[in-house]
Amino acid sequence: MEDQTMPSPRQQSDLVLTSEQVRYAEQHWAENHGGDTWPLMNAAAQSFVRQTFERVRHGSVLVVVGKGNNGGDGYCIARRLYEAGVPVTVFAPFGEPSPGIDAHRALTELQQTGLPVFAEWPSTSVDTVIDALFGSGLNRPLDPTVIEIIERMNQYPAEVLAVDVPSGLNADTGQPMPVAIRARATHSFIAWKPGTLTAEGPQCCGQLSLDTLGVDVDSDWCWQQETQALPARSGQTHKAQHGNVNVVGGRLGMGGASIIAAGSALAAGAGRVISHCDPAFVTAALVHHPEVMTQPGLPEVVNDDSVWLVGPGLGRDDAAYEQVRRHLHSPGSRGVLDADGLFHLASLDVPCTNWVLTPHEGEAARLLGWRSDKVRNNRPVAAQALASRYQAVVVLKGAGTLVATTSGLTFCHPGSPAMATPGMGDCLAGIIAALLAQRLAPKDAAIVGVNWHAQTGYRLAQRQRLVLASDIIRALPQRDE
Ligand SMILES: NC(=O)C1=CN([C@@H]2O[C@H](COP(=O)(O)OP(=O)(O)OC[C@H]3O[C@@H](n4cnc5c(N)ncnc54)[C@H](OP(=O)(O)O)[C@@H]3O)[C@@H](O)[C@H]2O)[C@@H](O)CC1
Ligand SMILES: [K+]
Repeated sequence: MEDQTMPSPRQQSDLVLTSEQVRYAEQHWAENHGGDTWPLMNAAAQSFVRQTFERVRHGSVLVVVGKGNNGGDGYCIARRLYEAGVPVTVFAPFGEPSPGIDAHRALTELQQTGLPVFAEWPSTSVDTVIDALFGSGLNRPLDPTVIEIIERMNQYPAEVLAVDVPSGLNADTGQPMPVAIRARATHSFIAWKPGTLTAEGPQCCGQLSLDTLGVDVDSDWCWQQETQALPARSGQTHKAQHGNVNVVGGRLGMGGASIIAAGSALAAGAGRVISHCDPAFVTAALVHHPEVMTQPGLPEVVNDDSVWLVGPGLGRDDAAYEQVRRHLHSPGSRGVLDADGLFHLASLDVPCTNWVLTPHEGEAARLLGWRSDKVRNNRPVAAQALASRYQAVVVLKGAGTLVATTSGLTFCHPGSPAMATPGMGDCLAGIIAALLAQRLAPKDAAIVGVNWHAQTGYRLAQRQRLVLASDIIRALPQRDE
């Protein structure tokens, strides 16, 4: 078996597949292995027990099983734990699986051990609950009876370990339908599922692990949490070698946005940061970051090697629109379009080939002409639709930020809920602009920037209740502990 901690020679452990693609991969595997998916279920159960045995071996376990093959995994896991001497209770609230599917065979094998399967909540107290109600086959919203079972499992005074996907979570979108298991840990099979990596997925999964079960998969989607491509600094260097970032914004009462963006661009290593803000904010900008240069007012759009960060606190008036229009029509211009820059982009039907767009869900909805909840419920699809429409690198912000290009999608570090504070987006935009200035390609700047920002916030959130953009700016230049 190929475990996440032991990368396979083909390095497929970072690949992400939708539930439909996983089904296809299973079938393809079966066609090449005697037409049978049963060995995969056995391998999945063996892998789950191996992954969790140290957690469960000293206590008692309740396995809650559904009628599909996720429940089948649950029956196999229960049998293996029982045979290993762990006290196990099995609860099947929806009855038996249909004859003919692997789950039915798993139930039959469990019954041969003599272990009973309960149709009502067992009264025994347990130390661990194993959630095998639904996996990648959840295909509609839950009805009230099922919601009650999931809520009861979440309220149980025992830690919950989820099989493949936390039950109730849409494996493709990361949306609870409308509730989902909050697991301490989730062990997935074959490939990462998009819904476990974005939206509410990371919060529901807890500690996430994967076993590919030796199934070959191929995907344009991947999961990367690395920041290894951060620009290195060598002995003979000069600030001019680290690029210029021009921050265009900080107008009409929104000075803070450009001060934060300029601060994070500096902290992320840009050689020079020039703030084109309203004259009223120059003093404040310099008090916060005396290293920043200021050129008050909206700049002339010049075609040099600079990176432009256009949007934080730019405003929505005609002058701001004209500024965005000129940047996007200027040949060879490059940079990051954020906040009000994205507002004006919606009225400009223009490709943004050398630009990184950084919308949150509301901005993405406006650019696509969708409702916000449609974006929230389809984050991977929305990110790719934007990348195609604007021929750009798109960073769709939110928990489990996505980086889309016209040819693929990357799932990034989920950060922390403690980072949901004002100015976080301005801070991220400044980091990405600084990485562009230091010669990272737009896609790499976006992925490395998102991961650096999220990991820094996550680290700070281990010791503070909230993480502010200013905290991130202070922490960026530090080495990881
Ligand atoms: N076979 C293999 O090779 C391998 C499979 N593997 C495992 O199989 C899992 C996928 O199995 P799966 O496709 O059977 O789907 P699963 O998640 O069990 O759910 C389907 C059941 O739920 C039901 N149902 C759906 N929505 C519902 C709702 N809202 N409310 C109520 N019911 C609802 C649906 O009912 P129906 O639509 O038929 O009415 C059906 O009974 C995968 O996650 C992994 O754990 C691994 O072992 C690796 C090898
Ligand atoms: K599950």
